[in-house]
Amino acid sequence: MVNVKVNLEKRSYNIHIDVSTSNLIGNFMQTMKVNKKILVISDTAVGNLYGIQMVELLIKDGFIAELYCVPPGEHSKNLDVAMELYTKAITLELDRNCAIVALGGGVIGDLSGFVAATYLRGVPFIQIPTSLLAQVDSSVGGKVAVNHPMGKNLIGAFYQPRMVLIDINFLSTLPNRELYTGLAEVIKYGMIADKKFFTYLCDHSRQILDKRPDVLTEIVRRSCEIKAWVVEQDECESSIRAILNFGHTIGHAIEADTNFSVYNHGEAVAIGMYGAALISNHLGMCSKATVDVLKHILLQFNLPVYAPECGIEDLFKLLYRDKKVLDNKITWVLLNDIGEVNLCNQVPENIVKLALAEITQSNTLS
Ligand SMILES: NC(=O)c1ccc[n+]([C@@H]2O[C@H](COP(=O)([O-])OP(=O)(O)OC[C@H]3O[C@@H](n4cnc5c(N)ncnc54)[C@H](O)[C@@H]3O)[C@@H](O)[C@H]2O)c1
Ligand SMILES: O=C(O)C(=O)C[C@@H](O)[C@H](O)[C@H](O)COP(=O)(O)O
Ligand SMILES: [Zn+2]
Repeated sequence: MVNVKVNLEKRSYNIHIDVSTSNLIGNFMQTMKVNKKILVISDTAVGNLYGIQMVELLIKDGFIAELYCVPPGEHSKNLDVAMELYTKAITLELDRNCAIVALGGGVIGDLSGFVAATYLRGVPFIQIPTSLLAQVDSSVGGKVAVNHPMGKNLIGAFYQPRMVLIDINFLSTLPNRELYTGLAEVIKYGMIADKKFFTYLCDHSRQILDKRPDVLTEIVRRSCEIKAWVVEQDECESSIRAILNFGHTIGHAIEADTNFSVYNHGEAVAIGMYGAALISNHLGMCSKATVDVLKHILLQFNLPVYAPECGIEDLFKLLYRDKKVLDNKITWVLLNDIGEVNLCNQVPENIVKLALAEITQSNTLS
């Protein structure tokens, strides 16, 4: 078993990574010192695959566990569904020492974490991520949120889980499109912090796409390590944590502009990373060769780099809903080289629009 620790003083926790870790759920929960009653939240797809078995394992180990499933997909990440979950928690009479377990992808992790952070002003929260994206990113670091129709993750909190339990076996049933979406965030780590890791991804692309468990374990481990290293320095994103948002300023605008229905999160981030790289190149921060290397790996992992459905002006307006906007200025995460980024809030409007024209493949610039 591989363990990565997230050191955050009283809020520190372990990420346990291996094949078959989820079989040990009962043992792990016993170390959490929580009450016997547990609410396991999942979506119907993951719930059918793994939820019932997870609840049975917990019951076998003496817990009183109940599974509650919501429809799969980004459209479940909202306040109405959160309200359903509060009602379930109240009906089950969960008290402050009862745990909420998120079993699913990033939607389930963000939604359940938001409910755990706010129900009774906070109850113990455990992440059991089942998608690659959730294993490498959303289950770690404590950003929990729901969407508002006007923008992504606009209602949320920083609320750390007590433990993250990663079972690589879950990835065997993950649809290919969801594998690729997770790879977008994995590529992000190489781009922002670790050129050697980026090279590892290029060199092992075949094994990654073939879902070789040892290679998947390695990319999950290194991604969690990089995320933990960033979050430990800046838990609530007042400085360096913003680098984890590379590609997200444009990515979130694309998701909102297409009503969360055309691109999933990783795909939108892939286009956003390419857009941010183009901006960096236009500002003279990185070479065209660096932009091309990024584009090449995104395409190799079957990710998009263009969003022809979006318009330049619509995207431009949506950029200002980014949480990194201060005093009406966007803080951009830009590229110096593979493995090295900088934060910049002085990007001229025409440079941003030039990049938006390129990613929307539009010739009409106003
Ligand atoms: N909190 C954070 O730091 C953070 C980081 C990155 C992304 N996110 C959020 O995460 C969400 C995206 O997460 P996601 O890509 O996991 O989406 P998701 O939760 O919608 O899961 C994608 C799809 O895969 C299915 N699935 C998940 N695991 C499976 C498995 N093992 N086998 C078969 N099917 C499986 C789900 O049912 C769903 O249909 C977005 O809302 C994004 O904003 C949050
Ligand atoms: O953990 C972080 O910090 C991130 O930015 C990780 C992102 O991959 C993730 O999509 C996050 O939810 C984006 O957060 P937001 O603050 O831009 O909504
Ligand atoms: Zn993301």
